[in-house]
Amino acid sequence: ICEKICKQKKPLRNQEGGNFFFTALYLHLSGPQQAFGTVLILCKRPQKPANMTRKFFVCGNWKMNGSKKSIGELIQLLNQAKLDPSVEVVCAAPTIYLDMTRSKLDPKFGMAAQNCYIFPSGGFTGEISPAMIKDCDINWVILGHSTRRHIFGESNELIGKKIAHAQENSLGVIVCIGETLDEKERGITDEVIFAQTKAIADNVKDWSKVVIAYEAGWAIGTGKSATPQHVQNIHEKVREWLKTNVSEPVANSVRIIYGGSVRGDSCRELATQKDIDGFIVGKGSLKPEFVDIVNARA
Ligand SMILES: O=C(CO)COP(=O)(O)O
Repeated sequence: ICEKICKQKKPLRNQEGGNFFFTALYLHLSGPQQAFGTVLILCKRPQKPANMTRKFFVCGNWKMNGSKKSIGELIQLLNQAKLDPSVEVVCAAPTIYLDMTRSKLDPKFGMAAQNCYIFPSGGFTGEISPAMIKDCDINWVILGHSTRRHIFGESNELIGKKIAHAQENSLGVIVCIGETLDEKERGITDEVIFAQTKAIADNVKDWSKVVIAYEAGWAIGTGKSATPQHVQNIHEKVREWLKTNVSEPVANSVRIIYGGSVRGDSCRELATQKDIDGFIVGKGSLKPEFVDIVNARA
């Protein structure tokens, strides 16, 4: 009826907040008996699916790669790239280049260190502390990467301590979990990732500053990503674990990203899975295809 009788109709006011909102229509009835009026309409706010409320997160993990020259070129490429503005992009440079990268990279990019230790300072040759990372205006740290677990022998316990100390210093943590090929073949993937997730949960104080990165250890650096179905299945299990053992709001809001040979051509299908909230990218983050990976959902 409104459609028929409104000569002029425009929303006057939207009352924001909650699951409902009011909108008002100003009516002007034409004809011999002219009339004006306002109709208030109660509307249900459309709810976004949970995965749409989690900001897509892409971390470029440069690992132990690059030189002043090549990193300078990569920074130039990133600063000039057309990137989906709704994506949070974080670059993890090697420690020695963190400060230089931070000073040249556009501030719209976040940055991460690739590791840190469990004390603010002291006689720990070769280590860096969260306080030092913050001092260089860097707000994230990657912890528990499969390299750290399997080459440098870091345990769930040590990674838990690192998470706790990083959080005491208000650093955001990108914490990696994932099974090796051997663990996959022994059929213990779930057991491994749940134990790793428990070590994270036992040490996190602020879940808003946590991103969980599932890395299929057997896909890292191989050029062959895990299938979208495999990754979705694992991410769903981790989210379910969080729901049971932490809380439903945390399970719904924490971002779970995938790593393991993510490439420009494999990222789109992965990005459509409902529990894949972004990527952690090794080799692909050093090349122009990183731009395609950031824009996977665009
Ligand atoms: O380990 C990774 C990211 O942290 C993945 O590395 P690749 O993308 O090179 O497989």
